[in-house]
This record gives sequence, structure tokens and C-alpha cells, in this order.
Amino acid sequence: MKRVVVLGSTGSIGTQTLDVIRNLPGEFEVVGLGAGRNSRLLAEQINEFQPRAAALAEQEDLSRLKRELSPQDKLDLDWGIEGMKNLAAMPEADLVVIAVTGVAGIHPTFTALSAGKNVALANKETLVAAGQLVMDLATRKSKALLPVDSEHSAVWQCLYGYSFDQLEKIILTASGGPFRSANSVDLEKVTVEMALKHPNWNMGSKITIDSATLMNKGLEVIEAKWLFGVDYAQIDVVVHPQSIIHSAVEFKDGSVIAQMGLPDMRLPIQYALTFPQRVPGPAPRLDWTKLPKLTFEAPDTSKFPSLLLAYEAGKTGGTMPAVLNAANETAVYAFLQKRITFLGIPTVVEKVMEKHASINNPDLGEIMEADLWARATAGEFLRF
Ligand SMILES: NC(=O)C1=CN([C@@H]2O[C@H](COP(=O)(O)OP(=O)(O)OC[C@H]3O[C@@H](n4cnc5c(N)ncnc54)[C@H](OP(=O)(O)O)[C@@H]3O)[C@@H](O)[C@H]2O)C=CC1
Ligand SMILES: CC(=O)[C@@H](O)[C@H](O)COP(=O)(O)O
Ligand SMILES: [Mn+2]
Repeated sequence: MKRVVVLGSTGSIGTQTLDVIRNLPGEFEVVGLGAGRNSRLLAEQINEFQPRAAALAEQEDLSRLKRELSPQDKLDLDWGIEGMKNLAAMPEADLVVIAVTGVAGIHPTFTALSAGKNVALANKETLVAAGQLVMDLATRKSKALLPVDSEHSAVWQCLYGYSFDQLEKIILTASGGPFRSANSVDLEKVTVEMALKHPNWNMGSKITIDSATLMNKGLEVIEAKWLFGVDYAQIDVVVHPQSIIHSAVEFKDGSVIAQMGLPDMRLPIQYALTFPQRVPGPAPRLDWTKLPKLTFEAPDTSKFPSLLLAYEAGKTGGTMPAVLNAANETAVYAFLQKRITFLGIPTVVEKVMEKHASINNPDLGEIMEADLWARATAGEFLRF
């Protein structure tokens, strides 16, 4: 029985992780659950999975949570960053799933690896901001960093059994988002409601907006660089609107292996949880005779400059990717609050990057400082 902590349990990845666990009775014990502000759903999850500990982001939500709980044998309740870190380091845990959004994933990831836990990582922002440090820590602790993001799970599945030095390049697929066929005039009229309608995936709002700007793919390029130890020149992005091929790898002999399936995150989540086993799961099966036509095209970076900004930040290295990420998070939430336009998102990110003097080989403190600086600087550009 694998003992699991799920951080971000009330979100899209978190609830699907619990669904995978629910479908494999006897395989997993949920020992810890962490969430942001959704105390009602967290209470339901605690009542169902009976973890030993749980935490919420804000102390003020604890009393509401307690009111919703049925009597528990023993349950430690905590809150805030310390609460998440305590869950990530629980002595009872074998595996920590990091499914919180944004840079809030950094501290629990470091804590889990430092405490000698294997980590199933959905949160890409952590690797974008602090990829070198996370990978070094995982290596030092001999702990696995198991990719959950569908493209990285695909690459990992394609590479299984091969050594990384046989790899020529990685081909990350992108759906292209809801505005793939829009022209630049259409993009000026994009509303929050339109941008939240992803063509293939039902995800949290932040990643859905990132998919619409192609920043999601940019963050995934940086995520792939760290997970698979390749250069940026070895990572290509191709738009594949049907999201059936989740990514592919090309080997040195020219052979290409791709991973396919209907878009359903429970498959990569389950693979990370049961690795190296493959067991029956709830993901729907491909019917080859009913597949849509699979098409591929180059990303239009003149319409979607975020992808280029991410390559640039990644190649610059140092604190620049953390700045890209923090400026993007700030701009995306401003767009969701209808304070800036859709096209304003990459503009803010670019302006913040232009002002940043990147620090090489930063430690975690310098990364978090750069993150805060970028949020404050992005905030200045939002006042227009
Ligand atoms: N959704 C998907 O299909 C995919 C997601 N990812 C990545 O996985 C991560 C999660 O995405 P997704 O599930 O879509 O996001 P959601 O917005 O659906 O869920 C985010 C989760 O994080 C919790 N949370 C937010 N802030 C905090 C905090 N400060 N402390 C503790 N918990 C917090 C939320 O709690 P609450 O709701 O209670 O406030 C919620 O449980 C992201 O990094 C995303 O890029 C990667 C690939 C696919
Ligand atoms: C499901 C998943 O992994 C998302 O990151 C997804 O890839 C988003 O789709 P885009 O390809 O549109 O960014
Ligand atoms: Mn993805």
C-alpha cells in the first residue's frame, strides 16, 4: 500500500488524483490532504479518505472546515505555507503529489524532496522558477520526480527503457488553445469567458489562460529542459489541435516514438502513481476507427509571443525564468479580474523581463526575491 499526500486536492489535478486512488482500492492510503480555500470540498474529501492530517491556505477557513467534518479518529489540522510543508514532510508518506497552482508549489516540493519523499509533480511553475535547484535536490536525495503534466508524462513513457543520451529531440505537442485560428483583430476582443473555454481539456483557470496565450507550452518547454536534461535547441513545439498525441521523442537514429490517448489527465496521473506498473484505469479508450484527422502545424509566435518569451527566459537562465513565471501569474490573474486585456498578458511579461538583470546560479532565496520583484514590477505595468 503506497501512502500518499495530495497538495491541491480540491483542484482539477487534485480531484482527478483522488479519483484514480478511488478506482484502485487497496493500492493507496491517503495520509494527507492540502487545499487552498475550498473548505467544503476538502471536508468531503477528509470524510471520504480519512487522512491523518490536512491543511488549508488560510487560518480563517479552519473553523468552517471543522464544522463540515464528521467525527474523525485522529486528524491534525494546520494552515498556511507551514501547514503545506508539514504535510509534504509527513513521516507516514511515501509519495507527495504537488497539484497546487503557481509558485505556491515551490516550498512543498523542496520540503518533500528534502524529507526523502518521491514527488509526483503536476505543478510546472516550480520547475520553471527553480528547475536547477529542484533537480539537484532530487539527485542528491536519490528521489524520483515523477512527471504528471501530460506532455512530460508522454515523453517519460516514450523514453522508458532508453538512456537520455540516445535522445535527439523532444517534440512537445500543443493544442493551440481556443484562439488558434483567430486573427490579430479577433484577439483584441477576447473575453475572459472565451479564453476559459479550452477546446480539449477541463483544467483550472490559470493553466487554461496559459494554454490560450501559449505560455503554457512555453512553461512546458522549460519544464522539459529540467526533467529530461536537454538543451533548448532539442525541444520543438508543434501544434496538434486534437490533443491525441501527447508528445513524442526522436532518437539519434531518426526513429520517433509518440504517446497517444484521448485527453484525460487520469492516465498520466495514474502512471505517476503506479510507476513502473501499468494497471487498469478509468481513462477512456481510443477507438482508432473513430479518430478525428490528426493534424499538425507550426505555432504562430507572431500572434502568441509568450512561447518565444519563455524560450528566451529559459535560454537566459538564472532568475529570468522565475521572473517570466511571476510576471505571467500576475498578468493572468489581472486578466481574470478583467483589469487587463488578453493581449496585455504577454506585453506585461515582456516589459518585466526587459527590466530584469538576471542573477546566475541563484539560490532559493534569490529566486523568491526575483519572484517578488517581478510581481511588484508587473503590478506597476498594470496601472494603466
Ligand atoms: N488541470 C490540468 O489538467 C493540468 C494542470 N497542470 C498543473 O497542475 C497544477 C494545478 O493545476 P489545476 O489542478 O488545473 O489547478 P486548479 O486551480 O484547478 O487547482 C489548484 C489547487 O491548488 C490549491 N491551492 C491554490 N493555492 C494554494 C495555496 N496557496 N496553498 C495550498 N493550496 C493552494 C487550490 O485550492 P482551492 O481550490 O481549495 O482554493 C486547488 O486545490 C498547475 O501548476 C498546472 O499548471 C499540469 C497539467 C495539466
Ligand atoms: C493537460 C495538460 O497537460 C495541459 O498542460 C494541456 O497540455 C494544455 O493544453 P495546451 O496544449 O493547449 O497547452
Ligand atoms: Mn501539459
